[in-house]
Amino acid sequence: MTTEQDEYILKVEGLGVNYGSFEAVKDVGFKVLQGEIFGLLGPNGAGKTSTLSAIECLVKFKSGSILLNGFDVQQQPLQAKASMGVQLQSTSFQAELNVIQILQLYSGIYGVPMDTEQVKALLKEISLADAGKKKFSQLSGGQQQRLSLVIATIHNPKLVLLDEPTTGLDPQSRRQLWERIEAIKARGHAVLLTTHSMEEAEAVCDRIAIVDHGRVIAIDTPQALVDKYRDDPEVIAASRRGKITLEDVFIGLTGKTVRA
Ligand SMILES: Nc1ncnc2c1ncn2[C@@H]1O[C@H](COP(=O)(O)OP(=O)(O)OP(=O)(O)O)[C@@H](O)[C@H]1O
Repeated sequence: MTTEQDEYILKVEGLGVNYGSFEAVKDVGFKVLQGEIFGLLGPNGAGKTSTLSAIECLVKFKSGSILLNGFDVQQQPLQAKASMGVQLQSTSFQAELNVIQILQLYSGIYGVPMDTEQVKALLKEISLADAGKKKFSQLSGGQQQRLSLVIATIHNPKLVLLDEPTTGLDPQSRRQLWERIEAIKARGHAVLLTTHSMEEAEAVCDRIAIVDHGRVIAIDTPQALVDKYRDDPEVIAASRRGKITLEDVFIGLTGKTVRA
């Protein structure tokens, strides 16, 4: 018998995050199901990164609850953290280490130590076989993203969190990263990512939540959102070539005003 708990890996309910008196996240709630790629979309400043930071136990939240793999992230942060893989930013990597050393360091930290042969095999798998002796800063953007993605999944986490994983990548690197994200899903992990790319949301996300001003304003599959809002006057007004797209729905729901 499956229970509701078996079906979702992450449940965020009524989340509120403040920075001083400023309410960055007011009421965010969604579930990420086992083996699902879930996207958080929203204009600049909507509260996506703050939501991810709360899940990652990086910021304390003011209200609501977050359950990850059955663990309350505030009450059981160690167990919750062990269940998640986070894509580190480039500044997180030790400047003096080369790629092989970085992989050995993180595999040790995550309790899955690898010898040099295993590291080399892994590098080959992510098309970095010739880059083992390079420093992180000497890798291209696409290579950096591939390496940080593989580090995020090194300990076989239930949920992988990716904050704008493909920003700044060329179309080839972006496609390759999409395939890698899909491969993570195929191995049974769930993925929660943020993106500003509607194309990315449609190409890889099973479901998305649109966040604005710290609240979830719509949640469903990309196609279901287009179908649901295609007759909305604001969405029709946002459409450019007669055909309603996910971006039209996004603009229709969040408005045309550019955020600071
Ligand atoms: N450490 C902080 N201190 C104060 N305010 C912050 C802090 N981090 C974020 N904010 C503010 O909280 C709001 C939400 O920011 P957040 O980074 O979560 O948004 P976002 O949806 O990820 O935006 P973007 O798409 O631009 O990355 C913004 O108004 C931002 O300026």
